[in-house]
Amino acid sequence: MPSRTFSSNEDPLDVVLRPPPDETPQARAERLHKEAEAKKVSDAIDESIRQEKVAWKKNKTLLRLLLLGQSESGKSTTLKNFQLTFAPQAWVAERASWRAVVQLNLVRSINLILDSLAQELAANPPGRPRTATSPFAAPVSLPSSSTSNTPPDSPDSATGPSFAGEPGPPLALTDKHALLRLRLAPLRQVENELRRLLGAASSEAGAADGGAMRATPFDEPYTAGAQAGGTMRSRSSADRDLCLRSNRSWKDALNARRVSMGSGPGSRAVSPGPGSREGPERDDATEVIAGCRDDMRALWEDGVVREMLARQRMRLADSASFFLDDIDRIATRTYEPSDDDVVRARLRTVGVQEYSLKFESTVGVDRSIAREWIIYDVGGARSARAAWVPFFEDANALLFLAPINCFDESLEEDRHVNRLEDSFILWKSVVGSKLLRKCIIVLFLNKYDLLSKKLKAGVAIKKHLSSYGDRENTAPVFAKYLHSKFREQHKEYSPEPRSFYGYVTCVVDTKATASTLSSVRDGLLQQHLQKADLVA
Ligand SMILES: Nc1nc2c(ncn2[C@@H]2O[C@H](COP(=O)(O)OP(=O)(O)OP(=O)(O)O)[C@@H](O)[C@H]2O)c(=O)[nH]1
Ligand SMILES: [Mg+2]
Repeated sequence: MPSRTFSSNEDPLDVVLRPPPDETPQARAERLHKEAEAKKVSDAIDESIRQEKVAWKKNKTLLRLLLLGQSESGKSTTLKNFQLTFAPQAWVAERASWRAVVQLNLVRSINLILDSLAQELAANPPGRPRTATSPFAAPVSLPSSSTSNTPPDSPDSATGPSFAGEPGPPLALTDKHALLRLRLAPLRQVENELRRLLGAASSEAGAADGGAMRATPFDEPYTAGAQAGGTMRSRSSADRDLCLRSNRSWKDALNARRVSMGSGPGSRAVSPGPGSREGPERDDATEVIAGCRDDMRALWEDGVVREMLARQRMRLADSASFFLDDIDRIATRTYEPSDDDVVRARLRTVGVQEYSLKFESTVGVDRSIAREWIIYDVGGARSARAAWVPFFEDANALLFLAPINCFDESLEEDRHVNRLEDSFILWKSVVGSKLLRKCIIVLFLNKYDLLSKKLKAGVAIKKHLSSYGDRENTAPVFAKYLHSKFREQHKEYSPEPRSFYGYVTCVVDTKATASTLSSVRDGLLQQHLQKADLVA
């Protein structure tokens, strides 16, 4: 084979690759075609590398956080704390739009009490000789705290004699109660009006969660729940909650209505929308609520009504007493929601809601990675859990909320299942999920304040959780006990070793939660970055 000779000023590579001098036109065409094909492949590889780099860069700056946990564990309340802590300007701009939601929370609670009163009045009309035919006539002492929104917790009242339907002396209802019921009747219309105003975004719980029940997001549809030990508190009203259909829809509905009504003199505008600089505007609902203020207060503070609620074991929403105790402040024509009002306002989440959290201040944090997080807030009812799975793949971090006050309560969607047991089952499936194996997981053992209140009222943990044994019946000891149980499961079921971050929280305490969230944020970012460096 003849060897080529190189002159000193020739590029050797060029010489090698140069087409042979005797190349035929056909050979040339074939060579060019091959070269073009090779270039196409090379360009495709370059493009894919470029796209991967872009995606990775994006991923690095965007942390996707999932909020998981059973219904009423405090996920949406935690999300509000994220917004209040890290995006305070956006929070203030939106705060006023919550007025109708707070009003609806208040009116809804009053109407639920009126429902119970109507039932009781029908069974035992005032003026008639007292009989023990009341459906809820069981002898029960009143709660010592006027702010309690749960039935009286005399030691072990949950398993004691105070069940609805047992005979007992009838309640001392008078004409005053019948009159209060009549005078507060317009609040039905107000509730409907507020629901309409919120774009029909609020609806009865249960109706919205019509899917198949799954104990965990990975399960087959759920059939029967295990009966936990002890008698559990049941929810007397499965439809006491209000549903949030989408993260923006009710806010958009408020704004649209406001715009369509104009703001000129004589217009019947509703509460100001996000960003409004005007004061609260007058509307029919607000007028009626303000007009009913004294009667609402009289109803809520009435001793016989409190006794009735206790006998019926009626459990209002956790935030109900917060609003009912503040009727004088909320039921006014000039009412504007406070930060606490917004944090406490209850709207049950339906489906999976995506929020973009833009950090307004990134002091002390690497600016390139902390500007925006995507937070997914999910509906926690069993029927809603299958909808979580598609969001697992992209999630970098997960905040799991387990309410620790509910060791003696049953699930609203299945009264045979203890709520704490449900949280454990869910936790186990989440930490053991292969899909979530790369996720950083943070646990909030939430509702510490309600746990404390319940234990102080004398409810015995071991009656409902025999494994607790003779440990102290106090909130700090029980919280520590649960912390270690959740940690053990985390260690045992995680597909690969990972750190455990567990906090005992009360997410309606915005100040304490702000500092917890700051350390959660720092921890998450640090972990996220470490992973990024490993992959880069
Ligand atoms: N007292 C007290 N109430 C709390 C706490 N956390 C949440 N709540 C209240 O519990 C209720 C339920 O909280 P949410 O944040 O709406 O619960 P969720 O997990 O989003 O529930 P779903 O949307 O149904 O899945 C609300 O009325 C909150 O104000 C807490 O730590 N203490
Ligand atoms: Mg929610």
